[in-house]
Amino acid sequence: MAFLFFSFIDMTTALVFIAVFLFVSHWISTPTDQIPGPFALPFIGNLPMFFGMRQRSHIELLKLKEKYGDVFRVYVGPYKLIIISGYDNIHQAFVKHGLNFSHRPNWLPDVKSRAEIYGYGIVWGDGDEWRRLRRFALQSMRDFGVGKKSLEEIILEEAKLLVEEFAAREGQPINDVKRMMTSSISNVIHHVTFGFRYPHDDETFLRVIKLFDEVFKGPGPLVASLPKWCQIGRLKSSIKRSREAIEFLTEYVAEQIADHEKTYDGNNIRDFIDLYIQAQRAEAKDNGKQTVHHLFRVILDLFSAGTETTATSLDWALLYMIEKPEIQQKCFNQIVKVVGLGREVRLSDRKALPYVEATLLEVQRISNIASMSLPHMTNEDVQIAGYCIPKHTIVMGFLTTSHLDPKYFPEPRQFRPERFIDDVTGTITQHDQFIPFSLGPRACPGESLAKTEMFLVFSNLIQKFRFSKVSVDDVLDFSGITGITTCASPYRLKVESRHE
Ligand code: HEM
Repeated sequence: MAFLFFSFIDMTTALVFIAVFLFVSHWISTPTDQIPGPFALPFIGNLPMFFGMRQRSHIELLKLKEKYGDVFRVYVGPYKLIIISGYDNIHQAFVKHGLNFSHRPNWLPDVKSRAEIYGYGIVWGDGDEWRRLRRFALQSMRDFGVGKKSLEEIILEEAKLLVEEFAAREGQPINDVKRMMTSSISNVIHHVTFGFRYPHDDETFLRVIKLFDEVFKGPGPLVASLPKWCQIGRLKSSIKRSREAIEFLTEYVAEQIADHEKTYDGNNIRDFIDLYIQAQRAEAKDNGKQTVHHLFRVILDLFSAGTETTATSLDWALLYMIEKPEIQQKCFNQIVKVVGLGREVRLSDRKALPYVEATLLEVQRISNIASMSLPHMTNEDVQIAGYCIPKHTIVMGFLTTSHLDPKYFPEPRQFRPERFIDDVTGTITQHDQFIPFSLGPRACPGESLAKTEMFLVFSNLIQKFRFSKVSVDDVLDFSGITGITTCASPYRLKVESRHE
């Protein structure tokens, strides 16, 4: 019968029939939860819209928020995603209903397939295991010092080498600030986790950095989990590149762990891996349980979440400094007044350098490197801003919307460090609505490390150099490029030493 039917109609009619059938079936099957959002096609959802956004989705999604309001939905292929905007709503979801929203959609095929081998780690973990790993990582980061050097010393050593690298390139246009920042920040994580650092021109190191960059510029797990038939063209090749990068990095981490297993000495804890081995052996002794595979994931989490984010923020910071030489000069003047030129800037100087700190806070507020939180998942139905968010829905907090809200940050597109300084006391003012590290139980555990790195690297560079555009005619682009983080578009600068 079906054969007979199709033999009587031409191709166009058949296609129109199929399209109408798919549309109606999708319309019927779409739950009427009233959450507004752009029209979505059956099966592929809003993918054509996302493909059209290219690397500007951090800007285009703001337009959707303007159109549909503080709670809207999009379909990433078959996956429904609810985006929550505005400080009050994000706070209500991630803090007030924090336990309900603190799950991750770790059933996504891309996450699940890798987790079967390496575990879910911190970023994708849930429940007790996630809590345990997160606590362990936080405690270890707090304790550094674990090995021979304090965290401050490790970062200062990197800042010093970065200063030398900039000094060696004085007078030449520099167009790889991001690469330089990534090398330094990656070395801090190397030092903390593996107990050693690399010279910036080491081949393995350069490859590792390039591959992390690949992972960050690549599609996130939601997109990488799309069904095979959606993964076409450039998306297919970028998913493939990202997977190959993760495979190489996993092997790289595995080698470091194997080396540590061989040389482990319980009386001489050198770094994060040693701490972990110690904890694991104690655990195995207590209950005979082995959790070796989690170590891969946790270290990958720290590298991937902890390198690109901080390096990207520092890259944005120098971009703003060459656009705003008067602000750079004010930072320099405060450093000269408080620290002088005779010694490096240290963590203990931070309180006395509020303008420098406010400048970094303003860089974070305006650049929004994490424009969204990572994907969360609800565990129960919950009301947010008058909408029912159903159980097991993927939700993301649109953090940028808090930072660009003129109610909290007047003239939000203006770069103005003073908004973080109290008029009367001259000290840093805390704004609840400043949420670059997100909120609630899933908020970034690396906040303190990231802030320490940004402060020490930035202030020591500003103390030593004047940064400026290579040519006064250089037009700088502040719109950003979307990846997992929002990166600054490539730019060039020159440095002049402040010291004779
Ligand atoms: C400027 C730098 C950084 C920014 C802006 C940043 C921002 C964020 C954001 C927005 C999240 C998602 C939170 C959510 O889903 O609600 C996150 C998660 C995370 N970050 Fe960061 N981060 C930075 C640096 C770091 C560093 C240095 C580390 C560690 C070395 C780190 C480790 C993590 C981890 C492990 C998670 C997952 C937490 C969990 O799922 O429980 N981050 N970060």
